[in-house]
Amino acid sequence: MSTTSSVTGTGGPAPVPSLRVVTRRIADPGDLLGLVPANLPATAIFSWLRRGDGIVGWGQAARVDTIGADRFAETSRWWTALVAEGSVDDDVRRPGSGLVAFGSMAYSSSSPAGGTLVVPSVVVGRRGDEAWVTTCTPAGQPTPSVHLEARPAPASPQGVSFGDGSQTPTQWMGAVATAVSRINAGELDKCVLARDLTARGLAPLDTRRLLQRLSTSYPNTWAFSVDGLVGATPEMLVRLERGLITSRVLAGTIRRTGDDERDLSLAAHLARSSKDLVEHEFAVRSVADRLAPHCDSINVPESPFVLHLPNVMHLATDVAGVLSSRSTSLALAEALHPSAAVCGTPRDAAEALITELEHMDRGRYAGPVGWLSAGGDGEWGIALRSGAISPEDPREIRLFAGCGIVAGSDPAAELAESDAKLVPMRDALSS
Ligand SMILES: C=C(O[C@@H]1C=C(C(=O)O)C=C[C@H]1O)C(=O)O
Repeated sequence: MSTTSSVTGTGGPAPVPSLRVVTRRIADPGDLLGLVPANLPATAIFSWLRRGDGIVGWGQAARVDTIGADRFAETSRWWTALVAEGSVDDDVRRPGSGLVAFGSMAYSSSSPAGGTLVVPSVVVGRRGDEAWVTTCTPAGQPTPSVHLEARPAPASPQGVSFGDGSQTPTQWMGAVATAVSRINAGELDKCVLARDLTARGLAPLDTRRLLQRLSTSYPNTWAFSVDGLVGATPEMLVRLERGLITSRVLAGTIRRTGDDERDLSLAAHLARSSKDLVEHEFAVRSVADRLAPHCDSINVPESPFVLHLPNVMHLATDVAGVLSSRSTSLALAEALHPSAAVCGTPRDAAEALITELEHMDRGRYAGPVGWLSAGGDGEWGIALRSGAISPEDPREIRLFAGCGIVAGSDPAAELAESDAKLVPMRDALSS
């Protein structure tokens, strides 16, 4: 049984169910993704995992759907009411135990994709050598006993074919060239342009298989699944844990060649490239400036490090701060979104150029995706290296990738960079 609420911005507060939440410690359950039951729709499978730690969930005990510019605020109000109504019995008291919800927010306030927050019926978590299971049931009903077992391996996708999305590669390079000329004309400093691809398998795509591939091949990323949006993001928009805020900012990218020695020299080149350092600085500033009002103190390293992923390398900066307000992780995500890593600088000019040149709705791509605890802690990544499984046809997924465009950008190089960023999802979709 589940309760669904919808907030359109016109009605009163959305109703909330009264939930009974029980968390119990369990013996090491093995691979968390291997516990997720088969034959669930993509919208009922939840994940936030890195190197085997994190939470996975399934089913739906409560859900809210919001839309428009108030999607964060409406979602927050619903969560506050749900937390107040619920009762929680948590033996474990670790990040991700007790009452938690998974969420994802559209990139744009004008997107029909809106925002969603879901409390799964079952959540299994691990942090180091501790593991737990949480059940969420309507108050008054008996707490179900959950039988956790390793499920048979999910089937690989079969016969996936790819097609152009909103623009052909040539059209998209034209958009990049236009963005460069606008930057050279002094209209703005940086603009992130994205493109999409469509992919279609012969049978419904199994989210569990996509997540397993992504988390095994990209251990430096967070493998996520929320409401049919699946991916492996290397970029942490904001984590809030007991008053400590952290954010991993990425901007400035180079493709890997597969030759380790050459990649090391490319990494050294990336760390000195003035084009990439300028692009990176815009992104770091946008995060630090927006976090500052929420922090007592903030630490911004002077220079970035190079984050190595199997497909690309990024300039990366870990920003940290001490929370000064009672803001939740979701409110901090709202304050930071969209950072210059996915939008540009200045924000308004970049936003206008994105609308003019991308010719698509980003949906939930490049929006915040993650989880939220009853106390407001949580982790929100930027939904990159991801795809949205079609709610109408579970054989279809729409993939996205984008690139930061600055004065020195070359359209063909940006197209190649966007292809490299599509590799994780393309590989996960191979048989
Ligand atoms: C927009 C994306 O990535 C962003 C853009 C980057 C860049 O242009 O260098 C690097 C990391 C991300 O912040 C994407 O992966 O789709």
